[in-house]
Amino acid sequence: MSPAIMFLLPVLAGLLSHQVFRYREPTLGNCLGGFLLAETALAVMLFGCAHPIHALCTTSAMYIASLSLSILIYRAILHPLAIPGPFLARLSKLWAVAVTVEGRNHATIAELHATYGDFVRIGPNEVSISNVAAIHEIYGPRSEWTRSDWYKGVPRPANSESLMSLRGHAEHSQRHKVWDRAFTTTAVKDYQPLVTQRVQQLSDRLASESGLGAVDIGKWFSACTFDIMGDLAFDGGFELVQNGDIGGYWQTINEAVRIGAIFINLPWLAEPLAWLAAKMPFLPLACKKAKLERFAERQVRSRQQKVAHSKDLSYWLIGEDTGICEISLPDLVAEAVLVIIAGSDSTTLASFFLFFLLGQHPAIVARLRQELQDTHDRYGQLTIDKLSELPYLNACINESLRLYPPIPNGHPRRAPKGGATVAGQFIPEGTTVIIPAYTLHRDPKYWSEPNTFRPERWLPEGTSAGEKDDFRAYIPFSYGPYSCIGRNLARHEVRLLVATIITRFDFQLADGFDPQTFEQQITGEFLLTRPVLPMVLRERMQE
Ligand code: HEM
Repeated sequence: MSPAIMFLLPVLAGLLSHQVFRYREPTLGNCLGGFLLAETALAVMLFGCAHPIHALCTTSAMYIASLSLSILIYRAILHPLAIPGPFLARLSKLWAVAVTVEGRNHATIAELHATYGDFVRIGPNEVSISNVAAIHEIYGPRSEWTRSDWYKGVPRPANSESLMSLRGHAEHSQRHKVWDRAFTTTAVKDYQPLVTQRVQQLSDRLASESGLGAVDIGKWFSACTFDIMGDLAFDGGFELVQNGDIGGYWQTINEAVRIGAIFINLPWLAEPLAWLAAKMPFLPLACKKAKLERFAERQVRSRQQKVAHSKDLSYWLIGEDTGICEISLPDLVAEAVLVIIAGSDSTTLASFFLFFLLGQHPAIVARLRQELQDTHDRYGQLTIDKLSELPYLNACINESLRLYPPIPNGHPRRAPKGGATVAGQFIPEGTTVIIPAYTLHRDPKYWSEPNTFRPERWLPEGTSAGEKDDFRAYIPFSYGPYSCIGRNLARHEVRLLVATIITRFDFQLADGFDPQTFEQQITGEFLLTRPVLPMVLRERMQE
């Protein structure tokens, strides 16, 4: 049999099998067709080749090449996803991996939408949508869309599930009920003394650091939010503001999140790698993962055995009020890891980018300070209740989360059986879709002066005639039953942190700081990253 025929027949078999049997990709048909042909060819070659190993290698190489070619032809020409996008993205997920590794994910997706419109094909089976009409359909309460395979890769110990890794509606909703108890208004209010104490500790630390020159405030904000989440999930344990990252847990968690970002594009790799880590615990990454899990398990066990100082988040997850724990130990460990991963850096970033913006807008700082001063004069101490009522403070936080949503690229969902039509576009079954918050929040269809920091847009005074801000296009915490369960706690933390720092310090961006260069340094993996933000802090005179 001629090599050209050997090569082309599996390609044709793959494409034909797709057309006849409607496989998602021609892989299976190609495998069958290719296997039969390869068997035949091998038999023929074994008689004609000098060495059987040579024959085997040649046949395998040809077969793999033909398999790849049939998949590429299918993806480029025959694929049912008729949505425009970069040609290379259509062919392979490696395009998205390269963009993620380069780190300009958030900006690249925004640029693609500016070029191609509301729907962009960003992978062989992946679509990004920047259209408000799609939000409810995909993420809303009765949506049939499910979480994509990426959620299998949410960092957690082997054989455990956390709220975020659960993908079935029923299992998620059952676990959600346990979590809900930890986020009632009363429960969140009970966290106030703990949060206040940690923010005070941060403020003292910044006071001592400020004597040494410009301070990288993001680093200290991050230490503080990790400490808060450690307190809530484990009844303490990190002490990063006080001691730094002695145990290396901070770094490990950050690495886990970075690696998770790559698995968004290659979810099928997550499970084999988790298996590999379990089987080969001596591998560097596996060591770190195991160390983090051991730490989490130790803390959860010790937390289970003592009566906490206050009703922390674990109090509700463990079921201390009823004496009935509905979550198994491995799952409790997974939930504790989730609290740290989901609740720390996201909240850091919300405060961090607000300070980046405030550093460039002294007039906004002055107005904010006045609002805080007036409230203090009227009510005394600034409690989380009082802060949550301050319109200008809330407007500044909303506006900062609009421009810099900590999770910039959305939450992948899989199209239901039979496909679905969203915002007028048919999306075939099994396609993965994201609605990227960073792009949507700056989409000129929905926002006037989309790239300008203008807190007033969130106040009645800012909505002048002719402006077109559409607040439905605001999803920093996602939307629907899988959206952020910790959003109220996050907002409380950010309000308290911002109010405390602004009241205690005068601050400005360090000499020579260039906002444009800073913007260029922000990368958008799963979370936005925070470049160094050097600020000069000076304690204000207390009246
Ligand atoms: C400004 C800070 C925060 C932002 C922007 C944020 C954003 C988000 C978003 C967008 C999601 C949906 C993710 C997805 O579906 O893939 C999410 C989920 C989640 N967040 Fe947050 N978050 C923040 C703070 C917090 C805090 C303080 C906690 C406290 C523990 C928390 C706990 C969670 C949990 C447990 C989930 C999973 C919810 C579920 O699967 O049903 N988050 N968050």
